[in-house]
Amino acid sequence: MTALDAHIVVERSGFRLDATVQAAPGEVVAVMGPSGAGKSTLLGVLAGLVALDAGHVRLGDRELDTAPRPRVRTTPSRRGIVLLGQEPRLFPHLSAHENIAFGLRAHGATKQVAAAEADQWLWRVGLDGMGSRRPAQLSGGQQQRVALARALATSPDALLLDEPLTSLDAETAGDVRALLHDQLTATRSTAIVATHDAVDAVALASRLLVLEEGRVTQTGRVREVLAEPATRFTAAVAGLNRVEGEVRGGRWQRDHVVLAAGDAASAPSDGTAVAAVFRPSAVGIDRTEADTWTGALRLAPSVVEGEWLARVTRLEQTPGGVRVRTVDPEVAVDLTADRAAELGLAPGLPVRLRLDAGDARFVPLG
Ligand SMILES: Nc1ncnc2c1ncn2[C@@H]1O[C@H](COP(=O)(O)OP(=O)(O)OP(=O)(O)O)[C@@H](O)[C@H]1O
Repeated sequence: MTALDAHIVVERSGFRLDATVQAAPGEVVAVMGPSGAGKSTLLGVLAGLVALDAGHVRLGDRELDTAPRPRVRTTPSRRGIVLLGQEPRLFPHLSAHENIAFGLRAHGATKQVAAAEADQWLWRVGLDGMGSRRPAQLSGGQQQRVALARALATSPDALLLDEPLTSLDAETAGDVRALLHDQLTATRSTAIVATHDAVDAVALASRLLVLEEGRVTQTGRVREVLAEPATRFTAAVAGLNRVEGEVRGGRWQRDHVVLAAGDAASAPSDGTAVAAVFRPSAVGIDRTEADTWTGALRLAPSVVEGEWLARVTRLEQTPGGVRVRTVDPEVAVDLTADRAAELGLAPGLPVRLRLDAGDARFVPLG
């Protein structure tokens, strides 16, 4: 497998993508970002479907694209890169077996070799005995397995996956994710996976690149990025709260919220911008007297360490109970359903939140 190295600049009216993406041989890199961040554009450039305005795409020792000068552009079929999207895009008139064999034949395999390898791949993706079915006779998950087999069978130098599990139900997505993991590992594929789901990043990738508004806002090992999110988007992906504040008097502070932060107190000097990062389940919540609520936000009568007033904006069901969302600072609080019922929480109600500084990590803002 080959290393990928790209600096991608694409200019559109109202949007500019300027991102560097690299993957070592056999490495799987996840790309996450909000809708419209440029993930599909980035994969499109790598696949040769979207033209570079500036930068380069290198795969191993081959320069696939450069721009603006010299302008080099390698057509999709000659890049050694395969793109697998949300939809399997199989040939509807060919059987599963023929779909896989077609790709092999296109890469120069003889009819016999292609047929034998397609059999092998059907077995590898758990579709033994289903080779004669056409796509319409297969479930969405089975079609995606065929598409994966077709993509990997030709041993591409790099594989691009654009939200490959999005159109599948949760259970099927879990099965296909496990298969993807096994096959990416077995084939030592260099792969870039664009996904909305942190589970994909954790399960499939060793590195995570976060793309926001066309720019890379964070990159690093998946667990490290999720543990120390640099932006609100990444914190939300990691299921964490992230509240930006600053160090004052050796303590982390944001308006009326004060935390005696071990790290913040020892390291940065006053005025340093630091984000407090904490789990929704670490936050305590209580109803508060309405008369301490002025309609303004968080008008705490006095500064109480680790406590603040907030207002409920939304309640969401979670597998473990209820997630309460508050405003300014925006915080998510997880609690059990019976505790939520006992508190009688509803949107608009003022609440008192509590956080032990020991439950927060303090991440200096870059
Ligand atoms: N063919 C196109 N022509 C012009 N603008 C486009 C085109 N395709 C996408 N865009 C714009 O480029 C930006 C990036 O889009 P892109 O599809 O790459 O984002 P994304 O991160 O993949 O989003 P999503 O997660 O919703 O798929 C958006 O502002 C989008 O509106």
